[in-house]
Amino acid sequence: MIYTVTLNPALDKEYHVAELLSNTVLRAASVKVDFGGKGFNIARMITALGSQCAALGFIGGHTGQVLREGLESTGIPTDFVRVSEETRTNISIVNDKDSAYYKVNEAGPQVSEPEVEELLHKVEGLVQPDDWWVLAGSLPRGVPADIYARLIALIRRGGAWAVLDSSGEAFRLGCAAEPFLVKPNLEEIAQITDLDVGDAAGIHRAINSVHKLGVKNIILSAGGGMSICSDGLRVWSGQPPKIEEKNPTGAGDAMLGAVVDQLSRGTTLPEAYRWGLAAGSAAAALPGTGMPTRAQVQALIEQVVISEE
Ligand SMILES: Nc1ncnc2c1ncn2[C@@H]1O[C@H](COP(=O)(O)OP(=O)(O)OP(=O)(O)O)[C@@H](O)[C@H]1O
Ligand SMILES: O=P(O)(O)OC[C@@]1(O)O[C@H](CO)[C@@H](O)[C@@H]1O
Repeated sequence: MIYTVTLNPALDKEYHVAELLSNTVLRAASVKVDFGGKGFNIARMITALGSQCAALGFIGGHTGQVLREGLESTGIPTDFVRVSEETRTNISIVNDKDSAYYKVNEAGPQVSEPEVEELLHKVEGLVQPDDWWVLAGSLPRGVPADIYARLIALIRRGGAWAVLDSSGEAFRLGCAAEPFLVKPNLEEIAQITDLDVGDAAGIHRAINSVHKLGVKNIILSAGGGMSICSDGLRVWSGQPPKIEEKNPTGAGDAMLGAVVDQLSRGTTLPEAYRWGLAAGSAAAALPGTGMPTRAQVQALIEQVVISEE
């Protein structure tokens, strides 16, 4: 079984406007709504690939209810901690004139200490040996920065596999709790290592530094650019397929979802990485925070170029 934990979910709204002008009322030509937040996207990707995946996390208010119903209607079982404040809504605006996109993320609700304890208790009660747990996204207000580290400790103690994708201090502390796999992008790895990742040498230094924090496997994504996968002994670089980008929001989640789906089926890391690159690119070619179908991912697999360094 695969579980995802999304502490700060979001109803993602994408507006298309003919031209992004200031000091005027913009009329949206179209609106797309997705059940987002990194872990929810990962759950949607894993489910689309045919594996069983349950979604956990904090949800609140009407927006939380919309997310719950949306996920459940796509066949994803949920087991949430309900919080008293409203779940956030995040906005993408796509300027049709030049296809540039602008993304605004809310901070999210204030979460109380008992709500945090309820989540930890829930996870502790569910962990079974050899299950996969994917923890992803930012923290809402009130959640301590060591939450991922504490969750990873619980998951590892229960004999399950912990996978992490976050940012800032929560990500750095989580890495030190020795997860099996992390998937930073360039900005996130620079943040957690305090290193300049402007060239290949800097990127390799940053990857080594994340291994030294305690992480076993690292997949570094870089949008349409060359990505790196390292298990600490072997390093692969991967060129994603060329696609016509629509909205790359969630591409990293599609990538991580596909990697975890493959690993949970017993696939090797480089083969899982290949699926991840194809899934990320398939997602970047979709509008909004769209997750591709299995067929859309498979259509790109052959175009992924992976080489061992
Ligand atoms: N423009 C693009 N062209 C081809 N592939 C892309 C493009 N953008 C993203 N991808 C694919 O998606 C993967 C993840 O992308 P990216 O590095 O943007 O993730 P991310 O920053 O974690 O995204 P998010 O946080 O929105 O989920 C890349 O490794 C690549 O396979
Ligand atoms: O604010 P966070 O938690 O870092 O990111 C949230 C978010 O931008 O990430 C997903 C794409 O990866 C979106 O569904 C969502 O809006």
